[in-house]
Amino acid sequence: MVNLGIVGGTGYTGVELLRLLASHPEAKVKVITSRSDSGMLVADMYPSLRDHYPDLCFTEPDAATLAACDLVFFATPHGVAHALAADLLSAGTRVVDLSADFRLRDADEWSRWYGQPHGAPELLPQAVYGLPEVAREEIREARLIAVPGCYPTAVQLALIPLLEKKLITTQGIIADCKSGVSGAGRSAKVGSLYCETSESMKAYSVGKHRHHPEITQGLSQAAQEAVGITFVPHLTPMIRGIHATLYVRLKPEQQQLTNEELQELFETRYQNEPCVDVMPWESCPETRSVKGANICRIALHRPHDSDLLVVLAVIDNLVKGASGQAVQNMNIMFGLEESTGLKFAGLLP
Ligand SMILES: NC(=O)C1=CN([C@@H]2O[C@H](COP(=O)(O)OP(=O)(O)OC[C@H]3O[C@@H](n4cnc5c(N)ncnc54)[C@H](OP(=O)(O)O)[C@@H]3O)[C@@H](O)[C@H]2O)C=CC1
Ligand SMILES: CC(=O)N[C@@H](CCC(=O)OP(=O)(O)O)C(=O)O
Repeated sequence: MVNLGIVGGTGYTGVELLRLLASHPEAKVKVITSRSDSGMLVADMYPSLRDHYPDLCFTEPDAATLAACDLVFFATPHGVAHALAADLLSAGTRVVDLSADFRLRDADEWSRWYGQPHGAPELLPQAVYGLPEVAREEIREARLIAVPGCYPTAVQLALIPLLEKKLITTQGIIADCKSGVSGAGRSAKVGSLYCETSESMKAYSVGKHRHHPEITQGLSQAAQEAVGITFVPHLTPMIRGIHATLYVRLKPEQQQLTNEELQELFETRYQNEPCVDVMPWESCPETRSVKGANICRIALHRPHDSDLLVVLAVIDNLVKGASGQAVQNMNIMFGLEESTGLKFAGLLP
């Protein structure tokens, strides 16, 4: 049994961890923290989890209590894991951080995008970027995991097969992405109010979103050269889900590739991946089909049989984009079957 701590248990990704771990046969949540709701029973805040966590109570975050766990998830805003991870790691506790604290390899770049000094640059050499489809072997040995962001997960899974084989032009890629409102977290913000979001859609942080360097870092690693991408996120009137539409150009010398060959490339790349579903050619995956499930569905299109490829990818931002991917990492770290406790069927057909 793996004994777990969750820092930030009252947020959207924190409760999603609780939901997924409730049916995990090898995991037990021992500690769950909240500063504002310390003392409250989980069962009182989340009635649907009453049967699974009858006695578990939110407590103040405390390094000594958390260090008694085998692994601690950080489901907190950026900066929190910076402050606590070193103490936990030196006590032998593994850390899986859902925030962006350890995602960028360069501390100075992190500081530029996040507007504050990096709080634990000395830990960066041991941090593993936890995208299992790319780094499974490193994850097995890791003590500190940076769980990829929601948009970066969808964009990278959609483009990696093409970049690894050097089939597309690495400059001028367009990532047109939409997110549900839960991506903004559970804390009160005018921009997340029902009246502001329920019948409206808007782009935001055009060309300057903090996921830009993370996406570029991952794609450039896959391509083994610098990738140039324009990433435009949008807020859409749904609770969960990321829909990514990627526009890429085949290199001139690759334009003879047939649609069947492109489809086969994706199917082969992901044939042993339990959390990626390559759909039939010209499918249009819906976010509802991944709701609650730790899966990324991908489909390919080639309008007018030209050099333009359109890759579509959908995930649930709270599952494959955060908590599900975190549990997937935990399973790999503890030598468990990778999909243990993860519901692939999802909540909707
Ligand atoms: N929502 C999403 O779709 C995704 C989120 N993420 C990332 O996961 C992390 C959590 O996101 P989300 O669940 O949406 O956030 P929420 O705002 O919903 O929840 C944040 C949680 O952290 C706790 N918290 C806040 N400040 C501190 C602090 N200084 N010390 C300890 N605990 C603190 C809060 O409880 P309290 O204040 O009571 O302590 C709360 O439980 C973020 O870094 C986010 O960027 C990643 C991918 C997707
Ligand atoms: C809709 C919305 O606001 N989404 C969030 C991204 C999700 C998130 O929490 O970011 P991390 O993956 O970096 O942790 C945003 O754009 O800031």
